[in-house]
This record gives sequence, structure tokens and C-alpha cells, in this order.
Amino acid sequence: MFKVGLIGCGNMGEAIVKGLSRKIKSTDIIVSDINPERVEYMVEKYNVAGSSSNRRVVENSEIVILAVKPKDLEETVSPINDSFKGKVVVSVLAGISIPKLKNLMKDSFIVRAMPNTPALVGEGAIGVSFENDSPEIKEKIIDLLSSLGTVVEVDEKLMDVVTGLSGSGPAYVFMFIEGLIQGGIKGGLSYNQSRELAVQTVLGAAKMLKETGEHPSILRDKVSSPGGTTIYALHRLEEKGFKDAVISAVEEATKRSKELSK
Ligand SMILES: NC(=O)C1=CN([C@@H]2O[C@H](COP(=O)(O)OP(=O)(O)OC[C@H]3O[C@@H](n4cnc5c(N)ncnc54)[C@H](O)[C@@H]3O)[C@@H](O)[C@H]2O)C=CC1
Ligand SMILES: O=C(O)[C@@H]1CCC=N1
Repeated sequence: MFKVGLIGCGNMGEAIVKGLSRKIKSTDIIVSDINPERVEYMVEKYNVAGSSSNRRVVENSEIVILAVKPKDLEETVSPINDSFKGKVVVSVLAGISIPKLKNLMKDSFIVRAMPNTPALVGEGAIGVSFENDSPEIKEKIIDLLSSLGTVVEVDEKLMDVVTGLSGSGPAYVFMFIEGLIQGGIKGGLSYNQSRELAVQTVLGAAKMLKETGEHPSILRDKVSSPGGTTIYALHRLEEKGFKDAVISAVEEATKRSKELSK
């Protein structure tokens, strides 16, 4: 019996497997995908077990992680729904509610998680909701998911916001970093110099927030010397509606997650 079976070896599935292999032996993980090349790649790269059969993955695993796209959920689960009996199923599918999952896999325990791709380097942000308050299962799943990064339990009603904030959030940060890099290049730095400086600036700022617990506005003020460069840049960002754009981005992704759940 494998500790974890994962169905769907795409971007998120790979990040999850990479993250989990920090906590459990890769030989305790089995994966499947309709694309045999993805299974082969995962077996080669992460030394996990692989199968062409979703049923085999489910029947031979204690915990089953679903990492297919929302549109593929029914065709993935319906043909093998009897195999989920007695299993703990962790779904990472955006917008798919616990009741909807329970309806498809009646005799299993449903966990809904919203990770993000930094799970690949063990620095993910993972929102998690449980179908009920079973302490044993909660402890086991939170311990397992903690290998992917920081786990935050939320009421399932807020899972769409988690998706909009941290599920999709890495993409917003990548776009911001791209802008920093292009700003550096515009000023004459090489791509590599700009990339190095931009990535470390974002990493450093996030680490400061994490370690000081300070409000972002306090740390932002500490950079803004009176009459200096930063306040001019911040004024420009306000003129361009930077913060409003970020808030709207989270709102739009949240809205889309709600639409996916219809
Ligand atoms: N990419 C991300 O940053 C995040 C994705 N998610 C969720 O993770 C899920 C997967 O997203 P991605 O990895 O980005 O998509 P993806 O398209 O990269 O991966 C999905 C995989 O599922 C496989 N698949 C499709 N139907 C299947 C079936 N019937 N049986 C077995 N495998 C099947 C596909 O071949 C593909 O490899 C989605 O539900 C998404 O909402 C959640 C958080 C973050
Ligand atoms: O874009 C998506 O639908 C998935 C869910 C959160 C991040 N990627």
C-alpha cells in the first residue's frame, strides 16, 4: 500500500510530488496520468511509482490527491468512484466544492486544498478545508501538506478567495518581478544583473515581512527617505493604480473560482 497516490501529473501535480518527497519516501508515492509521457517523466525524475491506471493508484494508496483540471474531474472519477471507498481524498481543483466532491466519492473523506506552485521548492502557501472536524485525519493531512510549505486551515466558504490570493498569486508576483527586471534593463543593467537583483529584492522583502511581523506599510515607509527616490516611485505607482490593480486581480480570480464551482 502506498502512502500517497496522485492523479494528474501536470504543473501542480509535479510541484506536489516534489514537495512531498521532502517528507515521505518517493517509493511511498504512486502517480498516474492519461498522458503516459508525464508518468514516465515523474518516475524518472522523482523515483516514484507510476501507473497507467487511475484505479490502481486509488486502490493501492491510503491518501489520494486529485490534481486534474476541474473540467476533467467527472471523467477522471466517475469510472472508478467505487475505488475511493474508505480513502482520504485531497482535491486541489480550483472551484470544486467539498459537497460536489462528496457527491462523486460518497464513501471517502474529502479534503479540499488550494496549494500553489512554490510547493515545488517547499515554499508553497496551502489553504485547506475538511469535510468535518476529524482530528486524526486533520493532523495527518496538515502534517503531510506542511512538506509543501505553509498550511492555513480555512472555512470552505473562503476557499475561492484563497485561490484568488495565493493559488494564483505566484503568477502576479512573477509578472511584478518581470516588470522590475525590465525596469533594470531600461536603466542599462543586463538581464542577468536585473534578474538577480529583482528576485532577491522580492525574496528579501517577503522574508522581512515574515520575520518581523510588521505591517507592510511600516516597512514600506522605512524605505522611503524624505525627498528621496522611493517616494517618487511610490507616487507613480499610486498614479498608475498599482494597488487597485492587485486587489482587482485577486477579486477576478476569486470570481472565476466561484464560476468554476457552478
Ligand atoms: N497550476 C497551479 O498553479 C495550480 C493548479 N491548481 C489546480 O491543480 C489542477 C491541475 O492544474 P495544472 O497542474 O495547472 O494543470 P495541468 O494541465 O498542468 O495538469 C493536469 C494533468 O491532469 C492530467 N489528466 C487529465 N485528465 C486525466 C485523467 N482522466 N486521468 C489522469 N490524468 C488526467 C493531464 O494529462 C495533465 O497532465 C487544477 O484543478 C488546478 O485548478 C491548484 C493550485 C495551483
Ligand atoms: O489558474 C488556475 O485555475 C489554477 C488554480 C490556481 C492557480 N492555477
